[in-house]
Amino acid sequence: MSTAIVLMNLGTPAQPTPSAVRDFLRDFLSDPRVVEIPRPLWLTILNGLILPFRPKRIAPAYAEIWNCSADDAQVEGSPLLYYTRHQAQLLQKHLKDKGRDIAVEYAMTYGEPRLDKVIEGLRSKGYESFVVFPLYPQYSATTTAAIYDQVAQIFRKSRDIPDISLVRDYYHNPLYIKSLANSVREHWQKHGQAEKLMLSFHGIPKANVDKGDPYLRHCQETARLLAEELQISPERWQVTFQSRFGKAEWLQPYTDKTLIEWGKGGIKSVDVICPAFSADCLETLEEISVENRANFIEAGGSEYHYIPALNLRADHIEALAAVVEDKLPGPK
Ligand SMILES: C=CC1=C(C)c2cc3[nH]c(cc4nc(cc5[nH]c(cc1n2)c(C)c5CCC(=O)O)C(CCC(=O)O)=C4C)c(C)c3C=C
Ligand SMILES: [Fe+2]
Ligand SMILES: [Fe+2]
Repeated sequence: MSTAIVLMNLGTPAQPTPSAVRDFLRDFLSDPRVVEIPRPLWLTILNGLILPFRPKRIAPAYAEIWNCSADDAQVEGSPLLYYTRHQAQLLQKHLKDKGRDIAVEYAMTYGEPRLDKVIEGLRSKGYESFVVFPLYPQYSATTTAAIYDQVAQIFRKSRDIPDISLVRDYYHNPLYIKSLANSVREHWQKHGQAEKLMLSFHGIPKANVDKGDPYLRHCQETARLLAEELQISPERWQVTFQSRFGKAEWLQPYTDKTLIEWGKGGIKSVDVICPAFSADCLETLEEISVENRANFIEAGGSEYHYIPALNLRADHIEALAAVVEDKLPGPK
């Protein structure tokens, strides 16, 4: 039975325009896994307060990062889409070099390419065994479980469902941690070590964690493993949470507030890494690299470095191969 891997990431607008951003946000923010406010109330807020305004505000930020990278990649279009497509190509090549002839495709939870179409295309080519691989090292119901829901939905009406496995998380995989550590060390070799290393993770509402989402624990454990690998003491690094959305409390400490406090408190130099993002995207290239740099400098800081996501690093691709290996048929 031939096996195919489908790498998954969040998704991105088709174009950096208000109407394409609106289509993307409608799809994304209508998913009950993403926003847990009771449906009728949330759909009123989404359609009345968010979709008429947010796309116009966010589209220029997308335009700014379109074709951009924080590493040497010649990005075309959305960085998230570009990196995910190339991660799939590189993983397929890596597996082939190891003697495993396995198709690797990619899909997005929201927007294009959609998972159902990708699986349909693979089935029409004769693939009957699938590994769906969400590129989120830390599990959250808001991201990984949303992908599990889509897989279940796709086969809801099938009598003869194919062989499917899913990767749940990989924050503890030693090669993933090593790849993060290598990227930090390479950065330090080029630029020197800043006073502080900030590990900024995408946030989620605090209430989700209180109700049992293990995301916070996964982030804390990622940070502990990375600090251990880098052999840095606790006062040198700090976990923070970015990308807050809406009025409710999200996981704290917040990235933006912490940088302002640090700048005002006399910290002059900061390195920022975002371990929850397997690819650079709006949230790293704009929010971290542009907006938060300005926050820190305005508050009195002088050196701010964003360490790029793992993107297409060879040790990242090797880590992804090690994670998926357990799910593949044949001798391990
Ligand atoms: C509304 C609530 C949101 C939750 C919960 C959330 C969780 C979450 N998201 C990512 C990864 C990404 N998010 C990205 C963009 C993005 N995220 C939200 C909202 C929530 N995310 C919004 C509204 C947006 C769009 C931009 C905006 O309007 O501010 C992206 C980047 C997409 C891109 O095109 O570049 C990623 C990646 C994780 C990992 C996560 C929970 C752990
Ligand atoms: Fe997000
Ligand atoms: Fe953001």
